[in-house]
Amino acid sequence: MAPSSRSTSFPTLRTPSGEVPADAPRWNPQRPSAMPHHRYLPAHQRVALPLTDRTWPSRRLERAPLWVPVDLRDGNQALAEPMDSERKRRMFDLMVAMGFKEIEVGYPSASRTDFDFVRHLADSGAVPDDVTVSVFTAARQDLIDRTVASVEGLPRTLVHLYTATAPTWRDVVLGRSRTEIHALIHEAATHLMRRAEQRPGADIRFEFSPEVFNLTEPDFVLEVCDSLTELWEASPDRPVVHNLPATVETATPNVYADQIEYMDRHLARRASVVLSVHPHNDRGTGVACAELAVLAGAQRVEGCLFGNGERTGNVDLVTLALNLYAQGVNPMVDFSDIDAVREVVEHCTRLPVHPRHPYGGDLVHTAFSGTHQDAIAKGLTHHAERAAETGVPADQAPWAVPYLPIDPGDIGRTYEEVIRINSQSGKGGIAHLLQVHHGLDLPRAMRPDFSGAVQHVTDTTGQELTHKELFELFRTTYITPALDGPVTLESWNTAEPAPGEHLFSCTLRVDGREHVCDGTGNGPLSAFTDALRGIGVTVGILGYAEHSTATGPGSPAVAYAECRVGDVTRWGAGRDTSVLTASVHAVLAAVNRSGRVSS
Ligand SMILES: CC(=O)SCCNC(=O)CCNC(=O)[C@H](O)C(C)(C)COP(=O)(O)OP(=O)(O)OC[C@H]1O[C@@H](n2cnc3c(N)ncnc32)[C@H](O)[C@@H]1OP(=O)(O)O
Ligand SMILES: CC(C)C(=O)C(=O)O
Repeated sequence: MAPSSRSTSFPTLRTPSGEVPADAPRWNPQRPSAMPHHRYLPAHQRVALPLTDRTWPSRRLERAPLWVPVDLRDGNQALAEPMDSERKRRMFDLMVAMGFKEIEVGYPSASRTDFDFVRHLADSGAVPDDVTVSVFTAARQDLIDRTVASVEGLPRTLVHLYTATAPTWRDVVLGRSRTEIHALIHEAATHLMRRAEQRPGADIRFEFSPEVFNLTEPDFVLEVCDSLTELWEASPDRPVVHNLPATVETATPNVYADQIEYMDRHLARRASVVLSVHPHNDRGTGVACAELAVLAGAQRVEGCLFGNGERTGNVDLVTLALNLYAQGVNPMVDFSDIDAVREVVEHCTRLPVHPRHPYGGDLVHTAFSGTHQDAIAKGLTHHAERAAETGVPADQAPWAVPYLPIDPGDIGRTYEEVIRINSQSGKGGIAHLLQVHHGLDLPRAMRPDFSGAVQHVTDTTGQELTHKELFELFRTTYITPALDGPVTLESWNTAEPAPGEHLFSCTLRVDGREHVCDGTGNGPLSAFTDALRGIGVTVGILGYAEHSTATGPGSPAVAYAECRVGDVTRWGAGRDTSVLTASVHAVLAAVNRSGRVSS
């Protein structure tokens, strides 16, 4: 870290070797903070909050607002490498395919690429009949002219005009008073209207954003917005969009909701206004701001897919839409293949989506931890059973699986990624993976034993085990000892000379020496354990289970045996198309794992 010139720099708490010196200052909550928090004003001192009788907290989200992706404008202006036309077109086609009905496609006066892209949309017929494109411009006549020129020939457009209205921006950036800013906006809006009038037949509507609405005096916002509603002759059939951005998020989401409810109640000719919001995410609460704003009366939300955008981003439309979906509300956009959406967004923005990103991140449907895996495995089984009982297809049945807010299958994810194994995992998840991927239904009593073997590996390597590696570990731990342990079966056969009377004859090889042994019992396995006495091994079978791994003839069976061999207890397993062979191998594997065989 560069040395600080401030006297309030952090005390050195550790020596270079990492020890804490005896005289080092300790953190003390009574001590004034080394960080000058007094420089920042709380929200209520930055802007008046006129609403006290708010009603939004008791409302519910029951339908989706109009989502308007602004990835091609606000998202694009925040990229180190703004999108070229190929990337813009891919993003646009994605949005159309997902079902967005209004799409902000650029800032045509900002660059040739943006202008040409709008022209490309106009000339190529890429805009479906039910989609409106929106273009963005500052309140400057030359920029407005270029913007209107760009949309020539497009069937429906929304021209989005903006000017900063908040005090700091008025004073510091634009150097104009409230009255002067209002005049500037009015002049630009009039110019825009005149230009649009010169395009008879073109369906051009208007949107206005008082930039940094959330820090602007509410009465000034109303004054400006109401005058534009009137100027643009908005009506219920041709409403104006008033978009109220939290350009820089500065307060808790309830404050934004109060501001939006106030506007919802006080905007003039409300039926002729579409109330829109445009939250950013500086405090990490953009999604909450948008959701509360919709409760408070917003009808339209501008944002970006996966939350790209200036600084910490625009509000994330993926999270917003899927949050609604998870509440049983139709999000009105299609996320049934979220990975395909993510792939296009990552290609176009050249930014990776974080693995923990809500809904779309690589890891968000994955549990590594044992108790979560156990609950998910039980939940998935319960879900499948309940669906089968009620006759409803599993992908339509009500969802109540612990730790999974939505069915990953609904957004094109598979169950394969739901449970992954590392040192934090437990027996439930391990058993689930062996069952789902390899058809092994481990007896409950065996699960802790295998979990111990898995834990040993994951603790030693510190790494994750794939389901294939898990199966391989199971195989080498429990199955192969029957084939390569100290005792091997060279040949064997069984007979049942009378009902309930079984004979087992075999040649066993122990340390290179062959032993011919016979045994009797009330079943083939007890006859086999009797035969094992011939090499001096005492075996008691404590637990046994078997099942086939698939349906149909020729599918392998798996047998599991828990055996007491001398003074130790061990599990073994066998896998063969013959159940009898599988069970004999399971017992032999347990014997070989016991370490109690001597020739
Ligand atoms: C919150 C938002 O996202 S707003 C959108 C921001 N997006 C972008 O800026 C991306 C595209 N922008 C651009 O390509 C350029 O900035 C242009 C073409 C629009 C303008 O470029 P330039 O003429 O070089 O001006 P510059 O980029 O320095 O912008 C600053 C000027 O714009 C003025 N300005 C800022 N906002 C507005 C506005 N809404 N209406 C009118 N003028 C404005 C400033 O006062 C300043 O004017 P000054 O030079 O007289 O002091
Ligand atoms: C809507 C516009 C002005 C915007 O991008 C913002 O305020 O963040």
